[in-house]
Amino acid sequence: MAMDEETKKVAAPTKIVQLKAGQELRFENGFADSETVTLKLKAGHAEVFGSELATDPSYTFSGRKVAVYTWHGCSLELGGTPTVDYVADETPMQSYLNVHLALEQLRVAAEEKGEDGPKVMLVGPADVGKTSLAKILLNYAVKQGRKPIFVDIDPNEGSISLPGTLAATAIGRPIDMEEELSASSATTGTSPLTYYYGYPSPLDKPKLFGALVGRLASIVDRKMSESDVKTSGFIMNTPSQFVDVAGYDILTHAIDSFHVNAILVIGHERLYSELTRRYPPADSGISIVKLAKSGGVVTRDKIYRRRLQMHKIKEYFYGTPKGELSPYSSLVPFSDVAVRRVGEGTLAPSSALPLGSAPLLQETRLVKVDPGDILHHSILAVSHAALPDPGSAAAQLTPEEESNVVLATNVAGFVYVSDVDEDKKKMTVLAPNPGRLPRRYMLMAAMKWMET
Ligand SMILES: Nc1ncnc2c1ncn2[C@@H]1O[C@H](COP(=O)(O)OP(=O)(O)OP(=O)(O)O)[C@@H](O)[C@H]1O
Repeated sequence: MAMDEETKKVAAPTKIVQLKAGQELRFENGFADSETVTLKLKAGHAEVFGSELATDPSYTFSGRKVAVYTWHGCSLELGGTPTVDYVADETPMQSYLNVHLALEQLRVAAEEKGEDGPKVMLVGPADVGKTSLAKILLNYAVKQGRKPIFVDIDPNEGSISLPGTLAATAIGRPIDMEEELSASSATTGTSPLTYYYGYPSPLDKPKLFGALVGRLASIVDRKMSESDVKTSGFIMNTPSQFVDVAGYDILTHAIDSFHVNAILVIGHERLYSELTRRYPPADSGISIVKLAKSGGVVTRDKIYRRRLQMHKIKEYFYGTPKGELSPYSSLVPFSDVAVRRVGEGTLAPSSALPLGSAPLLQETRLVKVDPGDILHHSILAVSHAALPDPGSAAAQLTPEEESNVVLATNVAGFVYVSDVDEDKKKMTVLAPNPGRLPRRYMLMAAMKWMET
């Protein structure tokens, strides 16, 4: 069997691709080992979403849709059998570079005046290349010696942390083109500031989403006072639902909370015109720029997105091919954990509401989850909020007060419930770090994960 694998590896076809200045090689591949694609730069210069390739090392890609761009021409060796690969002449890279140069001017001005650097938000519908442009702008800024903060408030992908989260992290070195922003801090060496939302779309629980955006914004604001990131500013990726009419209020709430001063609208005329009307550049101090979508951006269906989410979770516990991890398994008595469910609450009694108004779900109220089979295959976010000692004043918190404390606290990490023994009242929990589970609140999401 091992021999077969070896033979397959040796036999993987390779081809040389010559790119002229301004051209882009685009390829896609599946997640299976047999679908792995390798890439080598043989001559010239090339980059993957702003990360430069070194000459000769072989880069490996799995389950990806990739663009390899060259400003001056290059020769590449592509190995394996991608599902799609072609060379494109037309790309929006020049306009993306212009945006970077404009942001760099703002950073220089911020340095001179001792002010904050540009606070940039990317908005646009699904699959227009928001995350890819965010990576390009972050990588270009890093190349200039900057340390921008990457703020990701798109809970669908959770590119910095796990799906269902809102997170921020300072980017001090180019984003690894193979591992990207791996969720595992053990491989990236950084631990992002993460808030747990638990749903894929901001429209699932808009009130809770808004509250978490406000919380993250205040922490990012504080972080911006640190000298190494201050003038670099931040680049924020946003959920595609921000372009929906229903998402408009949460979009403007995010713009206001983060004091955004540059908005890049990708591939959406209506939103561009609405935003320029709402935030006239002369009065608001916000620059709004319209950008074209790259023809290379690939539409990802539900199945692929789900695969991506599962892949992200697996990576958190098992690491990546470049930095493998062995998760630690432990047996935890039900009595040691306090699990809460995010964003679900009791209906406010109609008697407590003004006449004629419909009862609303209290989205920002946590509910208690009794440990048991319901937790099997769940990912639990371990909050930094410690469980109060029984008998202490904090133990007397009302459910509302408890919700306020726990939801306003960021999460330390995640565990996976791999087994539940109802009879012994114990569960088996997988964690990326050794040691006893701390006495903290745990937040459960609707999403389940099966180890494969
Ligand atoms: N020029 C390109 N060539 C090939 N693939 C690309 C290119 N630009 C982006 N992609 C791929 O297209 C997919 C969608 O891009 P991206 O994630 O940047 O879009 P998005 O607007 O952030 O999507 P969403 O908001 O729905 O998460 C990704 O898999 C990305 O790697």
